[in-house]
Amino acid sequence: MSISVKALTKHFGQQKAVDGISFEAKPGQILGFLGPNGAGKSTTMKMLTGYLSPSAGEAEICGKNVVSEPLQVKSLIGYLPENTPLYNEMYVREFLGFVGQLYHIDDLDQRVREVIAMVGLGPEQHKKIGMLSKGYKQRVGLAQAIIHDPQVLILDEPTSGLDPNQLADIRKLIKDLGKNKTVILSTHIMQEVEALCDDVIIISKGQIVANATMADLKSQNAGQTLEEIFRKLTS
Ligand SMILES: Nc1ncnc2c1ncn2[C@@H]1O[C@H](COP(=O)(O)OP(=O)(O)OP(=O)(O)O)[C@@H](O)[C@H]1O
Repeated sequence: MSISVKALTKHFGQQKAVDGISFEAKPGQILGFLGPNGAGKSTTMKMLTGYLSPSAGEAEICGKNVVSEPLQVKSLIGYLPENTPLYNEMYVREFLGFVGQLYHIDDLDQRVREVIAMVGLGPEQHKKIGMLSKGYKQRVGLAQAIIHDPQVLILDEPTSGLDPNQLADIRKLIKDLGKNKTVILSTHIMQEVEALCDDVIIISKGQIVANATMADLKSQNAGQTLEEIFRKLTS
């Protein structure tokens, strides 16, 4: 298993934002992580990437514990946080070179050229990040997440706010990346889950209310759309 989560919990004061969740994810699969606003998706992702420490429970990435082996975990994970925080004053190539240095990548110039081509940043590669449109900023975010060729990709709402053309391009890229990596992605777009995901977890109030393959979820709720299933399980 490339992701293994057991009874993972996060409290913020009195609030249990994530309440004892357990799940696994395998390579070559895209796992859709769904839930209403405030359900605990981003908090879970932040614990998997080591940005937040769990209050209880544990998580392993490719057998490495996120708390006791944080550096190994960071080398195995690519993370695109919600709202794609980036250094707006840096140029695209400069930023990707900077990120690549943090990962000690050999032949960095070549790798920067590769990821620029992979995410379709070619025409914008000489601009400052702050000058880019939202869709191209998102591509920079994805490029920084994959530059070290991680085995696991954690993408927090990777397509929010994109126009239909950008959306299709980014989805295709995620689908391609998912062939060889383990991808967890959160989204509120049900159509995107149907288009991209092999497996689905639905989380509500910090707890898992569904964990199944896309096909099983559909057959267990025959005749219902994913949106109807989501609303039934989370309202
Ligand atoms: N640093 C924090 N301090 C206090 N409460 C927090 C903190 N981060 C998140 N929370 C709370 O934890 C709960 C879960 O938040 P989280 O961001 O994980 O939800 P989400 O499922 O990602 O939501 P969305 O779909 O809106 O992005 C929310 O009630 C949120 O207010």
